[in-house]
Amino acid sequence: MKSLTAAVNELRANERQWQAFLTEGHCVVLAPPGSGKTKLLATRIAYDLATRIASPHGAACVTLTNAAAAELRDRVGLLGPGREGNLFIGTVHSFVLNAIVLPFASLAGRADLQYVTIAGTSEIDEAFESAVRSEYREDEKTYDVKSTINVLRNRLATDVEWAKTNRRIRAVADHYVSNLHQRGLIDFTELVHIAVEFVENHQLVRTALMAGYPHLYVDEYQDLAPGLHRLVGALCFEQDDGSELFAVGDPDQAVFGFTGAEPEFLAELSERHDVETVTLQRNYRCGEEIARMAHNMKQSDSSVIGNHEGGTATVTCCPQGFGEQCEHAASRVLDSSNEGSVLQQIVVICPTNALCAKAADIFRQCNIPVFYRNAEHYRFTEATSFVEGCASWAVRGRELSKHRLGELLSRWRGLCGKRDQIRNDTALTTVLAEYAVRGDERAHRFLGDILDAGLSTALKRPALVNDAQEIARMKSALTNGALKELTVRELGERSGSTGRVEITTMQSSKGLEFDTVMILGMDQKLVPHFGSIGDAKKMAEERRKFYVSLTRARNRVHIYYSGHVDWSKRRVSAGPSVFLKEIGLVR
Ligand SMILES: Nc1ncnc2c1ncn2[C@@H]1O[C@H](COP(=O)(O)OP(=O)(O)OP(=O)(O)O)[C@@H](O)[C@H]1O
Repeated sequence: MKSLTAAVNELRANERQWQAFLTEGHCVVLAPPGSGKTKLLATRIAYDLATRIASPHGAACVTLTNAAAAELRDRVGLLGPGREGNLFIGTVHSFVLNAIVLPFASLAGRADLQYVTIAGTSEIDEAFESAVRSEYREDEKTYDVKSTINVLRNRLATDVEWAKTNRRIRAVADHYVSNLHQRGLIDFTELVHIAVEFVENHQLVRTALMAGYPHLYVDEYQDLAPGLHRLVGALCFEQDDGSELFAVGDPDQAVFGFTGAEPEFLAELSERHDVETVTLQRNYRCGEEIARMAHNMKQSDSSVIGNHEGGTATVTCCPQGFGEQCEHAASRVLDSSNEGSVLQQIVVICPTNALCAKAADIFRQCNIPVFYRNAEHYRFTEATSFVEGCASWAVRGRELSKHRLGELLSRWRGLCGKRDQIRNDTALTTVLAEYAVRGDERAHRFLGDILDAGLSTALKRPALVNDAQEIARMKSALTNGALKELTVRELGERSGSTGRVEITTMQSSKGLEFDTVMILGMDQKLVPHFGSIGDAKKMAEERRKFYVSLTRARNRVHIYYSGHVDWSKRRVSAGPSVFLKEIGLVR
């Protein structure tokens, strides 16, 4: 409890954070970058669990990504006594599946859903492709059909909204869903629809759910799918049962519009008379100069106070193209490393995954260790990050890996469930002990041994369907794909970014914090993308992505552009990004 007391005292020193911490009833915290919303959220959850939520009641916290859930779990774990049993922290998909659909399927008259099979990426692609072909000829352009359908389905569009789009698009959407059903499958978007239906139409489901989790916390509200907004409405505002919502977010950092998310939902929530809204102001992260520059990109009018002086931003033109930008950035990294800077305090942010991969190659050629998590190989989920963490602990030990055996075993039990706990624990620790001297072996063997130790059985649980898909992708990348040469030691190194420069996209830079931020590819028609220019809504989203990237920096920002973009052998010269003019870095 000592660390919780210290964390609470830190909030006390900031008037707005303290005000938010003390709220009773529904609360929305509008929090600009670096203003401590994650810290506030973690402290509030740990404090509520320790003092306000009596067992068997619990708390549920919905996050944007698996990585954010893992980070929050760690932070709450460090602050509070173990209350894993009645604390849920996970993504919207995990929440609807594990907290709503699976437990309440029978109560809502859909017992069939207790044994639901979730479609994998390849099954989704096949079902979609066949649906498109049922409506469109091969020679017709269909590039926006999928994105339109995704946004409308995620928004739980009404018939009137569907009617505003092309009739054939609706027909493809219907075909797609029935293609999946014919194979006994369902996708996550439909699960969200079902969860909303359960909660909105079944009083008993609402009551039982809120009895289990009377305290609902939501992180990054502005980016969460619209289905969650409907769930929050039904759970927290349609019944007077003492439930409490504590939501944090920032409309200026909304960058997931392609999923149908809209920053307006957060504004709508904060304007309710039964919600107390607190706006944080102090940016603890960015030097004042960077905070001032970023302020020009903000769309909301709330003011931000920098917490420390200084902060520098430079812009460099590399007329030879993106490769030259990478080489320049790499030589800057080598210089600052020679002067004593720590590599993990530097991030390189690129507009696309393809450019990240290119930057990673060039940095490696310059002998700079990089940490780039290419989602094309496998995504970050609880299970994939657990396997990486185990590899790290086995080969590098507690000190270097920053993982504790107790933490890994607790995550292992979370994955495997309570059955056969002693057998599973023994099997895992045996594998970990064996690999202490086998760090140079190929990583696919290690994954195979962890699967045999019990992970394979655990992944058959419907609740872990997402993890099962990503572990399958991990296995294929390690066995005969792009990562087949990876050793156990290298697999472990992926579990943390120590000693390496991180390379990431603008979207994935969310929530991160570094001394130095290098933003590459700031060329007009790339950022903003040519498809967004002229569309106010898309432009606003692109501006926010740049705003998020800029505000990851504590002390230094280095921005690069070439003045042109190369599109499949065609060079388009459109000068530097218009956003560089908006922040006053180029004229
Ligand atoms: N009251 C406080 N006193 C001292 N430091 C604080 C306080 N609140 C936050 N910080 C520090 O400010 C930094 C940013 O905090 P945090 O990561 O919680 O911000 P955030 O609002 O989640 O940022 P973003 O939205 O940009 O990801 C962290 O280093 C954190 O420790």
